[in-house]
Amino acid sequence: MNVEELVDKVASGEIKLHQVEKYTDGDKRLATEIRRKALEKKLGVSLENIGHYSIDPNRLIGKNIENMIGVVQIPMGVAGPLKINGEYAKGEFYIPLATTEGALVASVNRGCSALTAAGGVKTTIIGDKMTRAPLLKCPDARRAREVAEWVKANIDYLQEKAVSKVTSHGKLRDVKPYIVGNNLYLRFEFETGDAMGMNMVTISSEEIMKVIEEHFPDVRYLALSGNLCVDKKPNAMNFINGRGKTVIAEAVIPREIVEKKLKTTPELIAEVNYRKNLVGSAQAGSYGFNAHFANIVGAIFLATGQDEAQITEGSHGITLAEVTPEGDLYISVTMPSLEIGTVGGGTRVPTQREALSIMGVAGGGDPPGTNAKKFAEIIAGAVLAGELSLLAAIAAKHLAKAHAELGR
Ligand SMILES: CC(C)(COP(=O)([O-])OP(=O)([O-])OC[C@H]1O[C@@H](n2cnc3c(N)ncnc32)[C@H](O)[C@@H]1OP(=O)([O-])[O-])[C@@H](O)C(=O)NCCC(=O)NCCSC(=O)C[C@@](C)(O)CC(=O)[O-]
Ligand SMILES: NC(=O)C1=CN([C@@H]2O[C@H](COP(=O)(O)OP(=O)(O)OC[C@H]3O[C@@H](n4cnc5c(N)ncnc54)[C@H](OP(=O)(O)O)[C@@H]3O)[C@@H](O)[C@H]2O)C=CC1
Repeated sequence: MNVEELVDKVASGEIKLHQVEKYTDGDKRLATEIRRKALEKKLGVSLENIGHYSIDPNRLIGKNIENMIGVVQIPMGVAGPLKINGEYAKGEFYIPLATTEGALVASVNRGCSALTAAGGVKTTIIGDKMTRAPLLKCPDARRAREVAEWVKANIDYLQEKAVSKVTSHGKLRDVKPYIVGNNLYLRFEFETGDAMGMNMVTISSEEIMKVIEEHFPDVRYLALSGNLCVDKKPNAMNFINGRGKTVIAEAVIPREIVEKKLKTTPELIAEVNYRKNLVGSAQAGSYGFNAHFANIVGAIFLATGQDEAQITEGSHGITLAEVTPEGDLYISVTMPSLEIGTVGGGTRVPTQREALSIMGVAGGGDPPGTNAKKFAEIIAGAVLAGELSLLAAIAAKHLAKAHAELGR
């Protein structure tokens, strides 16, 4: 069958969108073209721009995407340099940001400029785990408690008998059980090296379920995710207990820099932060006691191939600002759930991998896990830059003007 005939058959529905590869000898680039042309024909629209790309569908379909028709292009800017005095990220970094929100890159760039002039950002990782919480249906709550106690006492056994069979980098470290009636939720905590880890922990958890069902035949494993993981939903669990990397970035900015670069004062920034990010967010019942973590997390996630749905939890966290006894500004961001990786998932797409290479974090670290931690520190530093600049703009009443000038 020639290409025109294939396009016609896909447009008419005789061949389904996901069946096209069967007719192209496995050529996924050609299948992508055929699907797009069929859609253009059926809908009477032009998808010309979606059809321009350099990445190879043959490397993506089957790993990263199905029914591929092309690529969406999001402009990418860069902010920096940002000086980071971390435990993994040490030195000056440029941060790639993919966004269509005018003024965002300028804002992060201004924050980077002020923070670097002030000597840089100090970053500290206080937690590192990826979680999966399968749901088991037990005869009653007492049995659920027995199973939970057995699991807690057998972490090493489960690592050896189940987890090590399916991953070399994934390590089961702990479990937090939750019981509701006869339902048992086992929130497993894993180390996942440089991977964000969701495939790794999901595949591992299924193996663990097999072992538990063998030991407890009266207990039925019902769902691999019982929603206490918690993945891709706003929630108090991750806010309190952390998921992915839990990171803090902080800095002291001399008064002169606040006045010159940010056009305001430490007092006004601290007051706006208190009344807006803390009191305002409390009144709103928000998990984001911050101005716009999601802006920076989202733009970095899109640039670097992270799972965009996890921007949800990346938006959780607290910004603090206070005036030091010397009259300077102390500012920090605490990010409980930064679910990121430098291997696996979308990080292998060539454009996203190049974006990771801008920060020197593409691929696995030596030892494994160090690249992902370095990346987490850089993200937290960039988020601090964004918070600082936006808070300053709001304090100086420059927000509307900035967006009128750069965003319309
Ligand atoms: C726009 C600025 C930065 C101007 O700020 P400015 O101080 O008037 O700019 P400036 O010309 O004096 O330059 C100061 C620094 O800003 C940077 N800068 C300045 N212009 C550019 C540019 N074109 N491209 C790149 N960088 C730029 C640059 O770093 C420069 O320093 P230098 O490096 O030259 O020493 C400032 O007004 C600002 O940061 N505004 C805040 C904008 C912002 O943060 N927007 C985020 C989106 S808001 C939103 O989505 C969330 C929200 C608001 O709804 C959440 C909430 O409820 O709070
Ligand atoms: N399955 C699910 O329920 C969900 C899946 N996802 C998706 O999961 C994907 C991410 O899963 P994730 O597990 O991170 O990625 P992958 O499934 O790609 O797993 C990472 C792979 O990299 C290997 N690896 C090589 N070097 C390293 C290193 N230094 N550190 C860690 N691993 C290394 C691992 O080997 P080895 O395992 O042998 O150690 C493993 O095969 C994303 O596409 C995301 O969208 C998101 C949410 C839910």
